[in-house]
Amino acid sequence: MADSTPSTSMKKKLEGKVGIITGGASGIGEATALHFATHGARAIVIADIQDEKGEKLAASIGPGLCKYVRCDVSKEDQIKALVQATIQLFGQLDVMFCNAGIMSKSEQKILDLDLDTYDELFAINVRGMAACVKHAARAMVEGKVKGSIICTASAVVNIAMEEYTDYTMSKHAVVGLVRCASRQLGKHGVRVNCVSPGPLGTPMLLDKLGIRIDELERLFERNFSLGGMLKVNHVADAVVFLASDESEFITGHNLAVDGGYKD
Ligand SMILES: NC(=O)c1ccc[n+]([C@@H]2O[C@H](COP(=O)([O-])OP(=O)(O)OC[C@H]3O[C@@H](n4cnc5c(N)ncnc54)[C@H](O)[C@@H]3O)[C@@H](O)[C@H]2O)c1
Repeated sequence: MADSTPSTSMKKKLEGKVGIITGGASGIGEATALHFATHGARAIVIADIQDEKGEKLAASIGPGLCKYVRCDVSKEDQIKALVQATIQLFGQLDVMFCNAGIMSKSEQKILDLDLDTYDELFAINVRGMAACVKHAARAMVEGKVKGSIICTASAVVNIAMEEYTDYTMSKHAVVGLVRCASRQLGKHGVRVNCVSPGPLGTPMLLDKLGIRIDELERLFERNFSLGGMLKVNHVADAVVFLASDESEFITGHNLAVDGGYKD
């Protein structure tokens, strides 16, 4: 008979775990940092380029629990240093949430695709993501940690967009990265998954569209099968699940967090 003893429900989901969150100063990353603290993480490292916001968030979570480290994910040496600093400070790395990303700077339709802008976006959304997975995975393999790596893709991996070609391509690349890395790292007990959120009211999208959050909610309310609006906490809940031992046999998965988003 199957063992139905609840294994993790009696303790906090991330008890004892050390996690890094890139793009952790704002939006999805900020909500996830707060969730990691609620769920008992031993240490949380917020990595971002927004120093003031990152420092303030780390202080609000608690200096003994959370630390802000400046890290531009388009620079591999900074990612390597971030992972090394985390291990020096906290002994190991259990969870890497590779979340930092940017939107297309202009419409980026194929007939007018600006390839310099494309390169800038790919340096963060694709190259940066790959470097984060690489250095987190190295630390986990070397430290013999059965870690969890989670990347942020997007609902755009399941739909074609009228614009933002480079952004859409970059998020497809994230899914490819997750699938390859999960296959290669499975033998080390390291899991790699991604979350694909639908549109939500973070600075990234609000600034891009130049609208307020209530306007964004009205714009998208018919797109969610469940009605209502996607919130950062919905995404953070999914990340906590993938970071925790509750998902111990899940890898290579792209978890849509989009309320059944439809065009
Ligand atoms: N907002 C949405 O509708 C939406 C939907 C699907 C996926 N996403 C993805 O979610 C992730 C988080 O975005 P968000 O919506 O929370 O936006 P956000 O702008 O609130 O947060 C993004 C964070 O990434 C940081 N960042 C940007 N460039 C960086 C770099 N080079 N190095 C380190 N940090 C950097 C920013 O400073 C910011 O704090 C992104 O990967 C984004 O593509 C967002």
